[in-house]
Amino acid sequence: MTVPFSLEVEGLAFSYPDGHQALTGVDLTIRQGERVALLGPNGAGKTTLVLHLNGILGGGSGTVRVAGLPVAAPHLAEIRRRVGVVFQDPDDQLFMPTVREDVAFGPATAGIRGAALDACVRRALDRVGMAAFADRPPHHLSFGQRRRVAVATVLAMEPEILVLDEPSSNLDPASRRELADVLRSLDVTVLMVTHDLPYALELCERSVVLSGGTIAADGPTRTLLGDAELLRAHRLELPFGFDPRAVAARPGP
Ligand SMILES: Nc1ncnc2c1ncn2[C@@H]1O[C@H](COP(=O)(O)OP(=O)(O)OP(=O)(O)O)[C@@H](O)[C@H]1O
Repeated sequence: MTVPFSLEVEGLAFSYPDGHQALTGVDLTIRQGERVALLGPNGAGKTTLVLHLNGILGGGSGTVRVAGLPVAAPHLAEIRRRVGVVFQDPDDQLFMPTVREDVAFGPATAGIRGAALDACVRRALDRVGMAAFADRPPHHLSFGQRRRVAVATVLAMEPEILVLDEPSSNLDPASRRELADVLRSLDVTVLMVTHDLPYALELCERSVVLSGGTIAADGPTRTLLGDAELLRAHRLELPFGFDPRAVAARPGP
């Protein structure tokens, strides 16, 4: 059976109002349940692409579809429910007095009430291992805990696709691993923007390299990260001591 697409991007080109062309014809499809890393140097267009997935940016040429639905004016409310974006800074997403209220905010706005809302919040917090923190103020939590709660606020909306911007940044090694375990356990399509190549290798079977506003490579993460020439050409660097040939020989996540 063919797995349906979560995301279809076709010929997407976009220039900012100052004339800078940030995307120059991007074609990308992601199937339901895939975990894909979006890699690329600073200024490659990664954020610009992500902002097209839920219609924050638009007006260029080409098309974007989420679960078959065009990302366009009549569908934007539905699209924003289906595309959950976890920003790099959890404090951009947490603003209520308690963790519970932050996680409840999205579903409550979508009209879920009472026992159904409680169950939805509990499920989302359980999925990120933060149920015990439901009554705590988010600003009393550690950075890593706040990031997990930010993921829960998005999961509470039952998204079709979870988009994470630099999920491993500012996490200590244990929090980094715990978040990886959470992401691995989710039954949802994941697109992860990251400069952390070992994290991409650990979590994503497939990676896409965006460079100069266009897709420069798309394939198994271990193959791409094992290609020293590709890494050099697009300013991607593995940490010191990471052997690209050993990377290429590793089994997938
Ligand atoms: N509002 C804007 N107006 C004009 N140009 C912009 C704007 N936002 C981004 N750009 C430019 O578009 C290009 C792509 O930027 P984008 O933020 O999408 O890159 P990125 O791959 O996410 O980079 P980084 O890894 O540094 O976050 C860059 O050259 C950037 O300077």
